[in-house]
Amino acid sequence: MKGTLARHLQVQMGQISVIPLQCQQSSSSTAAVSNSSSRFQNLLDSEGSDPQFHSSTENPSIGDVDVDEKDFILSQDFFCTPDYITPVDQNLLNSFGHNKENMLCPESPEKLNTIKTKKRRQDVILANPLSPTLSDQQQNLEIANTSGTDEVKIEITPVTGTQRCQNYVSQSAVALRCFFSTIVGGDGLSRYHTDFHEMQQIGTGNFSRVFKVLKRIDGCLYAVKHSTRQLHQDAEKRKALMEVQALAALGCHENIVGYYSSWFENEQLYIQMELCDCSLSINKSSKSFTEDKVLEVLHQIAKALHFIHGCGIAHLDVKPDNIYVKNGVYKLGDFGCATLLNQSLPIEEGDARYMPQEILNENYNHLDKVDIFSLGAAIYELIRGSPLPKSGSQFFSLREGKLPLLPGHSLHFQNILKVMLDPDPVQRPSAKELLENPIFDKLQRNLRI
Ligand SMILES: Nc1ncnc2c1ncn2[C@@H]1O[C@H](COP(=O)(O)OP(=O)(O)OP(=O)(O)O)[C@@H](O)[C@H]1O
Ligand SMILES: [Mg+2]
Repeated sequence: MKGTLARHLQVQMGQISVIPLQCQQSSSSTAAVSNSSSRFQNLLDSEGSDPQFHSSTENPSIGDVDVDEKDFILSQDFFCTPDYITPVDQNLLNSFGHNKENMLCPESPEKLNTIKTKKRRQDVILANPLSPTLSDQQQNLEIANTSGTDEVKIEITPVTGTQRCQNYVSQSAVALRCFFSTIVGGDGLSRYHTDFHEMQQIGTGNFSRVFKVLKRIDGCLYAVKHSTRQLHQDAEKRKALMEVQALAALGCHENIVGYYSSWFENEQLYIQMELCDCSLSINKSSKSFTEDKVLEVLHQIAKALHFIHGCGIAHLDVKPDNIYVKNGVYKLGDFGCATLLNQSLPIEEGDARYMPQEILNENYNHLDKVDIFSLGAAIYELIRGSPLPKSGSQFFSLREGKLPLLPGHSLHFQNILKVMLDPDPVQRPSAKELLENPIFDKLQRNLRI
């Protein structure tokens, strides 16, 4: 077994490129050059040199390290090398002027498990109580390895309060069972399949598929998105990397989907993210949202935009599909079109249904206001409960600022939508101005109660 394990680890480490913490920190800070736009550009340019995005090679000879098997597996420190945890210096765009005090950086779930995992053990295998994904109603994962196969059977059962307190220890068991099941029978050579157990597909986009996964080593649930196409050209890879680099640069914000890690595998980009419950996608059978509900969405996504714009970044694909919900909190996701506000990076606009006229005319002078228009269009779609048109007279009327009356909704609310959808970007409010609108006072009061 030891030989197998060592070989397996050698392969695995070869894929993830273990770089000592210090080394990675210094490379992050090297990337942190003074000029904000060149900082982002540097990140793009450094694709070939950034250890986070390396898929192999410059790896110390891991196979030579003589480590006791058990300690090896239980040692979170070893597995959760900087490659595995949220980047050490996520806030690469600090000089973009965003307010550090607003950041709610959660601690890495892996690190939190370390000590207790070593202290106790129990037979029932439960998921991590400190998982970023576990809520009050959430699940335990009972994992049984069917002998003779490498299949891991996962049953989801409700959690009681007492059970949740006892969950800690079992993580090593989750990790061990899942880990060995991969070594013993699985293909085991892909980082995705080695590190994660794929549970179900939870979304598809134009270019990607998204899966709910269990990370074997920490027993936490995550979402992993990967491109459906192989990205052969450097230019394609670079474009795909814009998404992860924007996420990494932004760091943590309650209303932005959390980012953990990313890597290339089989020329596809994999992105490990915080798992959310669902998106606000509107289809023909959707129910329209109440005004109170959309005001919550509007307020929370305006907070996300205020933060993003403060970092000098535009999202450019704000729409219900890209707004996720987790435990009642709305989060902006899918940074595939993110770019810099100062136009120093290529601009690829998002879904045309939510784009203002100026973008269709290739005028990119007010990219922050593009996001405001898209948010207005998204909110309008949620309130009317049916998909926005892709073309035709309704499509053009919306871009001319002609918003149909919304019976049953307050004039105050309709006026906000109207100004967000103003054809002149300068007339649209900034995210900050939106947040200061008295319409949100009621929400704030409810929050205080
Ligand atoms: N972190 C997540 N948690 C839960 N569901 C997610 C998560 N990320 C993505 N999804 C689901 O997967 C869908 C597709 O993801 P995403 O929008 O990122 O893919 P895409 O290929 O970039 O999409 P697009 O078609 O907008 O370009 C989302 O609409 C959402 O339903
Ligand atoms: Mg999307």
